[in-house]
Amino acid sequence: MGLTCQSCGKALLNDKFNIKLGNHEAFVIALAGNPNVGKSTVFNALTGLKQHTGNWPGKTVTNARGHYTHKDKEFMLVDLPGTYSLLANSVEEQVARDFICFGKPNATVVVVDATCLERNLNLVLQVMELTDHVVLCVNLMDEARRKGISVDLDTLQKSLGIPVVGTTARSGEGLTNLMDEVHDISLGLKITSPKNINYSKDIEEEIKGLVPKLENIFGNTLNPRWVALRLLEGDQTLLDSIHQFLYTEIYSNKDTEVACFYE
Ligand SMILES: Nc1nc2c(ncn2[C@@H]2O[C@H](COP(=O)(O)OP(=O)(O)OP(=O)(O)O)[C@@H](O)[C@H]2O)c(=O)[nH]1
Ligand SMILES: [Mg+2]
Repeated sequence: MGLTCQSCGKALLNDKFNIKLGNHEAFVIALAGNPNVGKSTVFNALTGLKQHTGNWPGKTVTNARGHYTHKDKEFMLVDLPGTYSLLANSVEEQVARDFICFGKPNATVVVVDATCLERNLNLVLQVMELTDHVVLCVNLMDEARRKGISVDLDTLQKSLGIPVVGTTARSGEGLTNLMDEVHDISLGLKITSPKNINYSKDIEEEIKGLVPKLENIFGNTLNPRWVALRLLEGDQTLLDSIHQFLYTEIYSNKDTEVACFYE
């Protein structure tokens, strides 16, 4: 038995993230990335002046939302705080993690800096572990060209197993391609297959043991492999967020199983 839609999807966006979908048909798109890679520039270029800002509920971190229309479909873009990881070491990381994990956006765009890909890809791999619905936006392509750096977008796409788009958000270059990819992922017209990171044999064994138990508790609501990894790390913040976002349903349906993870 999984969770009901009372506690997930659009009702949860409204209740827990204070995000109201004006048009109930709008697709929700999260914009993630390291600090200073051009997320807000992408956000502003796509949404123009049609944006709302506030704080994430209970947090001092800014929450910006805006709409755009592409191919007759409406998209709500949510600009997440800049983070280097999703390991919830800071309020910003926790907000970004919780939104991707529990807000269930239709797609997550990870914006990276084309001039320092290596540092940025850490976050990309973490988002890919959490969700299949990812598009990689390699921004600052003009800066990369200026520095003589060439980025092989095709190879990157094949290696990661997700759509990759090169952009110069400041001038608008590549943004139509980005909207095309987001459209296709959100409507299920393109299925991605993000490459899994394989961990050492003992960790993989532990994951194998935990996944069926987690599937039994969470159904399709949370990615069981990702939750298993967090449990193995002893990430208390995820348990707190599960408690905060999914508490009622899980406790009414599955109290014994979840309780054991809290002990
Ligand atoms: N040359 C160039 N500069 C860009 C591009 N995109 C953004 N910038 C500049 O990069 C700087 C940072 O852009 P932001 O959009 O604020 O970056 P951000 O990721 O939202 O930053 P945080 O919210 O602080 O994490 C700004 O000065 C932008 O004008 C681009 O494609 N090319
Ligand atoms: Mg910003």
